[in-house]
Amino acid sequence: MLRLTNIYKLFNPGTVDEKTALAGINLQLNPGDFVTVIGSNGAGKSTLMNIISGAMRPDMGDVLIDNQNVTQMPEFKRSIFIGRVFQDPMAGTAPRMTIEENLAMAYKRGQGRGLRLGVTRRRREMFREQLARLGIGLENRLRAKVGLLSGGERQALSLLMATFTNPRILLLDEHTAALDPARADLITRLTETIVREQRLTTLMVTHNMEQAIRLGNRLIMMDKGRIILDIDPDKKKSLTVERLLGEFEQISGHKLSDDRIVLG
Ligand SMILES: Nc1ncnc2c1ncn2[C@@H]1O[C@H](COP(=O)(O)OP(=O)(O)OP(=O)(O)O)[C@@H](O)[C@H]1O
Repeated sequence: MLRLTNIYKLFNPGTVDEKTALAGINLQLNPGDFVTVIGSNGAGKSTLMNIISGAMRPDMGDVLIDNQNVTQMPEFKRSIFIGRVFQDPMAGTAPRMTIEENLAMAYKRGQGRGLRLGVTRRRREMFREQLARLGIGLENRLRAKVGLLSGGERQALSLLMATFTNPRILLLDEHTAALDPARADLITRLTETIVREQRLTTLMVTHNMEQAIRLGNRLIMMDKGRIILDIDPDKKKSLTVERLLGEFEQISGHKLSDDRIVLG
């Protein structure tokens, strides 16, 4: 499904600010894998997501999706089969456009070229059905401007837009971190449901240790540009936050230094 081989990324090479963000990442996701990612500040988590989405190119190594080498493919082309939700609720949607226009845009992306942006009656009904799945009443507000929605509502819409064309890979980049606990909870539940129902292959960066353990079937830990531990489904089931932090310390030789850490 997704395969990363020997990925390296260096920022500002040859200057005093030189920084190795990724130092030889190898990772394989199998169809339906839901992998949570934790790590210290600056471990390379966002850079990894950027390289998978095509927002950045690696200096070395390859990104393969369904055995196709997409390393040099630009982001807009990859967006046909990669869905992504960012931390910032403002990032995934166009505020001046209505809910249905935003959905039409996301729908068009999934269908490739040639489709008009217009919203036909049939498509409107489909959008209404999809919005109803979120369970927060957005199906009755199709013509509301997205800029008027709350952060939680926008993030729910972003999640729907990223997933309703069934992407091959779903990237969740701390997508609940900017929300208050109740809204973060809602988005987490929606994520679980959508990923399960559509069997989406998912990679989720989180600072919430309890969430990292509870969600998904695999957990990877990153430190200094490397994956230092990949916890399989069997081991993950019996994991606790204490054990997780203990393992991190033992392997990396230092405590998990994450200024946004939430223990659960
Ligand atoms: N555009 C950039 N230019 C220069 N350095 C960068 C850039 N992006 C990231 N870095 C550096 O690369 C390293 C990895 O950064 P990255 O944002 O991927 O880490 P992260 O694990 O997502 O961190 P955090 O948990 O703090 O968000 C860090 O040292 C960071 O300062």
